[in-house]
Amino acid sequence: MKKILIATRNKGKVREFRDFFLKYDIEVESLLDIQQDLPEVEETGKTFEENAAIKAEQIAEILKVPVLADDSGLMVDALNGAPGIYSARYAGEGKSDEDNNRKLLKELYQVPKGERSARFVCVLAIAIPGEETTFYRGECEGEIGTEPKGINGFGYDPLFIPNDYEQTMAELDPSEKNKISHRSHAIRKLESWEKIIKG
Ligand SMILES: O=c1nc[nH]c2c1ncn2[C@H]1C[C@H](O)[C@@H](COP(=O)(O)OP(=O)(O)OP(=O)(O)O)O1
Ligand SMILES: [Mg+2]
Repeated sequence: MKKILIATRNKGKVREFRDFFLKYDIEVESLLDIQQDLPEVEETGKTFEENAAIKAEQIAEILKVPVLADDSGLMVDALNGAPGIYSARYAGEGKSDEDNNRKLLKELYQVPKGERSARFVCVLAIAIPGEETTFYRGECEGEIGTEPKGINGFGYDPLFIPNDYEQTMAELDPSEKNKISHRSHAIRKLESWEKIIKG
């Protein structure tokens, strides 16, 4: 079976990549499947692109294979784009998705409905040893609800209501999320590309 390596330890992302590549009979491997000791990659970049490149290039260099990485996050207009690239560590290093959601609700406590617009952003980087890294960006517009709802997905999904929907991302069927999400928009930009598929 053909394979693709995704430089992530996020199980929610892995599930969504698996769903997408399944229809092409391509197996998705992540850092969670690699036995070899790999360094914890530090996301020191100032943009989604920089962080996606850091994640993809470090692993490609160590394993000498093509690698895909995903750097993503939530940008809230009333917070001038925060948490943005800091989405995963918004409530602090090592805190949970629930902690991050609680912090976001607290920050938006005084912001009324209609002024809670936000977008999810996903930047994919493809690093191939000896080649220049390439980038694909996808976005999904919506607004932040006033309480967490739903159990599907991960991260900020229980608080994010996509435009034209009444439910949060976490209330939508995963197949529905995968039609409209920032990640799916970015992935679709690489449908024509096959160089990083092994086998
Ligand atoms: O579809 C999504 N639905 C809800 N939340 C999401 C989504 N996509 C990204 N997010 C949030 C989760 C995390 O707070 C941050 C990603 O941070 P980001 O560094 O890219 O990922 P991560 O640290 O979880 O895993 P890794 O770096 O190993 O890929 O944005
Ligand atoms: Mg990360």
